[in-house]
Amino acid sequence: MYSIEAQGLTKDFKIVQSREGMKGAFRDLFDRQYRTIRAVDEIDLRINPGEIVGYIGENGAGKSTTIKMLTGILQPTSGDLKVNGYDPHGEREQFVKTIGVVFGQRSQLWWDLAVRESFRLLKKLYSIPDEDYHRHLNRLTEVLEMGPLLEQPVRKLSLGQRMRCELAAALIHQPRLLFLDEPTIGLDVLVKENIRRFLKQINEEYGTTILLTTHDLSDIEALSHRVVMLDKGKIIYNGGLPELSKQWGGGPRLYLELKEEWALSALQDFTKDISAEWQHIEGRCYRVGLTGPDPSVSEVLSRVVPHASIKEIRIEEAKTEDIVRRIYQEGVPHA
Ligand SMILES: Nc1ncnc2c1ncn2[C@@H]1O[C@H](COP(=O)(O)OP(=O)(O)OP(=O)(O)O)[C@@H](O)[C@H]1O
Repeated sequence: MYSIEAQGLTKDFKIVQSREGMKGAFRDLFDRQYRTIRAVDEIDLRINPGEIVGYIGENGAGKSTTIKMLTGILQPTSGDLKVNGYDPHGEREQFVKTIGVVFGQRSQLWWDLAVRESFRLLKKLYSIPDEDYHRHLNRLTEVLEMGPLLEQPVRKLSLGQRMRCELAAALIHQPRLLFLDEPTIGLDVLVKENIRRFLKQINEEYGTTILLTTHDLSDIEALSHRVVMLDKGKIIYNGGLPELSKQWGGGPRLYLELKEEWALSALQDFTKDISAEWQHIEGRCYRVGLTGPDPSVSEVLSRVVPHASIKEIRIEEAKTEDIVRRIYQEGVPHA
C-alpha cells in the first residue's frame, strides 16, 4: 500500500469577479460573477512508505492546496485520493490519527499552557495509551532535547525551541506519515541542522514517510530521496535531485580569468561550433556554460588557449538553487 496515492487530483476555487468602478460594484451587489481558478490540476502522485519527498514550486504553484487535500482539510474537486489507505476528507476522524502535521507558521500547541500540558491534551485527543505515551514522549524529549522546555508556557519559547516542540507534538501519536510545511523557516543554521538530523533519524528508525514543502532547497538537499516540482498546479518534475541537476543543470560551468580583456563576441567566435555559452562577469573574468552533451572543459580550453592567455581557471558545478530558479523562470521544455 502506498502512503500517498493520488490520481487526477484536482482542486478548483470559485472566486468572485469584481466589476470595475462604482457602477460595477453596484451591479456586483445584485448579480455576482464568478471565475474558477484551478489550483491543482490533475496530479498523479505515488509515495511509498518510508520515503522523504520534497514538494516544491513557486509561490501560488498549488503546494498548500495539495497539502490541504492530502491532510483532509479540503475536499478535492475531482480525482482519486488515498492517504494511508483512507479518504482523507471522507474518513477524517480515523485518518488524522495516522498523520502528523507541522505548518511552520501555525502552532498546534496551546499558547498559554506549559508544553507538557499541550502534550497531555494531544494524548487525550488521540487516545494514546499511557505506556506508549510515556515511552514515546521520553524518547522525543531526549532526541529533541526538550527536557528544560516541558514546564514552560509555549509563548515563552524561542522559535527554534517551539519548532522542536511542534515536531514532538506532531509525532506524539507515532503517525506513519508526517507533513512538514516550511519546517526550518526563520531558524538559525545550527537549529536547522539539528531538526534535519532528527527528521532523518525518525525516518530511519520508524520508517516514517515525510512530505516536505519548503522554499529552502538546502532542506530538500539534506533530506529528500525524491523531489516533486509543481508549476501552475501541474507536476513538472518527479524524480531525484541529482537527476534534476543533470537534466537541467546545464552541466558544469567554466570560470576563466584572462590576462587581457576580450570582447565577448571574439571569445564566442572561438567556440561557435560547440554549445558553449559565454558570459562576461566583469573586467577580465568570464563564465562559460557547457550546455550541450558534447563540449567538455578541455574542448573549450583548447579553443581559447591559442588566442588568449589564461590567468585562472575554475570549474563550477551548477547549484541546485540556480537550477530550480531557472526551471521556475523558463519552465521545463519537455514537460
Ligand atoms: N481559498 C482559496 N480561494 C481562492 N483561491 C485560492 C484559495 N487558496 C489558494 N488559492 C489560489 O490557488 C493557487 C494555488 O495556491 P497555493 O496556496 O496552493 O500555492 P502555494 O504553492 O502553496 O503557494 P505559496 O508558496 O505562496 O504558499 C493560487 O493561485 C491561489 O491564489
